[in-house]
Amino acid sequence: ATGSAPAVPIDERFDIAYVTPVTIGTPPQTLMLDFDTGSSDLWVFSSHMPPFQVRGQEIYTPDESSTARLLEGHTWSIMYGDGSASRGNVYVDTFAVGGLTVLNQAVQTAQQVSASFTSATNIDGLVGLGFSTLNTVRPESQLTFFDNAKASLDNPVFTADLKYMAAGTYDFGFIDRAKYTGEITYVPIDPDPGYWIFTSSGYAVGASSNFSATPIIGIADTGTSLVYLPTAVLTAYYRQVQGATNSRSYGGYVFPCDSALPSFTFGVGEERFTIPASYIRYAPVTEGSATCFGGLQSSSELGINIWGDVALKAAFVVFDSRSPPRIGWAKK
Ligand SMILES: CSC[C@H](NC(=O)[C@H](Cc1ccccc1)NC(=O)N1CCOCC1)C(=O)N[C@@H](CC1CCCCC1)[C@@H](O)C(=O)OC(C)C
Repeated sequence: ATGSAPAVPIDERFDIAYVTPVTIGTPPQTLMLDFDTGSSDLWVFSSHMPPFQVRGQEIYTPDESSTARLLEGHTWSIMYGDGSASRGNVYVDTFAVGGLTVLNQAVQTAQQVSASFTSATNIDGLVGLGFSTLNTVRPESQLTFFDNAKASLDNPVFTADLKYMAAGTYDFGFIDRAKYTGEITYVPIDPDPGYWIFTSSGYAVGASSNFSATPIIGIADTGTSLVYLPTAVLTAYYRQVQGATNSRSYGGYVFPCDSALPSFTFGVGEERFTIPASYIRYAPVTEGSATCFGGLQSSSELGINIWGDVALKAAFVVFDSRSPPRIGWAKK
């Protein structure tokens, strides 16, 4: 089996997150979920939440699904890198995305979500695509939809083709030759922490003329909007940007929106990928401001480097869960 589904930006002004239509239950209930390689819980806004916590999101109502079964005595609770959080109980039900159907998928129903989820009106929940070891359901942790689907997939892979200010695609079980050019460069993944962690071979500010071959260990994370890198890399980049400062009040590097920005190149093995300046001129700090927030930010507060959507948009990425797992990057 294979599947293919769109990854739609939730905001038409800038790429803060991407959502994908899924159906859950019988008859099918459609929700728009954020497919997140940085976590491993499949959770949804649900009829078990206090109504004031729901602000326009679609909800899953297990009582209206003839195939829903409560997973007695199981609960979950998760906190993300940005401090947002959610928790609740667990059902199993039929889950379908992009033509793929998984019977008896653990669907984690929210009973409480933090304010940032309530205000993210276009995100009805998350589909974790990290390793199932990270799943927070207790007393028995549950498998991700990808791990449940893997045995029936033509290949144990999924790919991300995210796009700048446009809908991209997640493919499951196959690698679409039409979505990339040249060859795919694969590098090993360390699956122990449960994330898609790989080592980039280095970086260059601007075109890859002055490439600095320094290894950068980081997570390939579809659920993170920006790129978070070591301070040394950030200062090398923003040194080239007129008027750039690391603003405490705005919580990161900002610069005049009309400043000239170099591109940013990162290495995967011998291959070089360039993030265009337009992706790094991320967004005005507030609507209409002449000060812009950078798409490259410091990872020092996070303790881990993250190749989020700003980097993933610059490539076609293969998440290959054969053993040992590996990640592939190709130009497009
Ligand atoms: C650097 S880690 C921060 C990361 N969050 C983010 O990147 C959020 C995502 C978001 C989108 C829409 C609405 C609300 C939040 N964006 C964010 O903090 N932004 C502030 C800077 O400008 C860009 C938007 C994060 O926590 N990612 C989560 C998934 C994410 C999905 C959307 C809802 C909130 C949770 C996950 O990938 C994760 O925790 O990864 C770990 C490995 C860091």
